[in-house]
Amino acid sequence: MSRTGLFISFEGIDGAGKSSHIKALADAFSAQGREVVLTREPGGTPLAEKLRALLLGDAMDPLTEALLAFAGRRDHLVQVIEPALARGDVVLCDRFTDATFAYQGAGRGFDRAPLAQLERLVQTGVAPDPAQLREPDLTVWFDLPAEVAAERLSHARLPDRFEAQPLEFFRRVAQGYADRAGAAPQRFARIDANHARALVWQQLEAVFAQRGWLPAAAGQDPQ
Ligand SMILES: Nc1ncnc2c1ncn2[C@@H]1O[C@H](COP(=O)(O)OP(=O)(O)O)[C@@H](O)[C@H]1O
Ligand SMILES: Cc1cn([C@H]2C[C@H](O)[C@@H](COP(=O)(O)OP(=O)(O)O)O2)c(=O)[nH]c1=O
Repeated sequence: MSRTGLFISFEGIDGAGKSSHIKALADAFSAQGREVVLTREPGGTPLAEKLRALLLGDAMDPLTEALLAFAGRRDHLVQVIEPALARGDVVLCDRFTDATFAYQGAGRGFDRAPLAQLERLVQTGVAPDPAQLREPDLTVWFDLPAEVAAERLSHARLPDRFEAQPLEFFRRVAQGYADRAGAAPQRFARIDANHARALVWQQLEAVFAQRGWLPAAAGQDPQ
């Protein structure tokens, strides 16, 4: 029986807890017999990973950031995401276009209208219907106050160019995500990430069970 592919993105400010849960969701889908493609942006293809290294490492203005993000995205869509969806796989993508609106748009203060034009240009002509704008079927948004994320990251990794930004930057990014979620409430599922891992995982299970994509108690608590 052929299955319909599923495209799911994960969003939130740095330190919101995405990475801690995506692998567990991949395992939960695999346990249901689904083929899972675990991928990320910026990145996801050899070319896009090179662009990621530039984006995270080199100083540049917001338009250049946005163009690099969308260039990598086009390659990622054409080389990885569309073929996986055509096979009926589950694509779990750590960040997608909402991150460009949140980081380059709200965070850097770059005008949203050209971002929307780039979104249309890059995300059409790839799906079986060339006019269709390819968007995630679901975007899981880990919502966490910027102060809490900063506190978590202070115990974690060495900051990259974005993670080194001040709190005020992340407050704007968080608002950028809230705006995107408000504009497409049917696509977004908000997770209150300001809880212990086990409670965050329970919320994720509920989101996926509601859609009939995973059984209510599937997967492993990553704790
Ligand atoms: N629910 C949680 N409570 C406390 N700390 C957490 C929680 N989830 C993740 N962390 C820790 O916070 C840091 C950032 O988590 P991570 O999953 O890397 O976030 P992201 O991928 O969203 O940037 C890591 O050190 C992680 O161990
Ligand atoms: C996808 C995307 C990410 N970013 C930023 C957000 C993050 O700070 C950074 C990389 O994201 P991420 O992979 O979540 O970082 P890490 O591996 O350190 O957890 O890139 C943008 O600025 N624009 C974009 O379009």
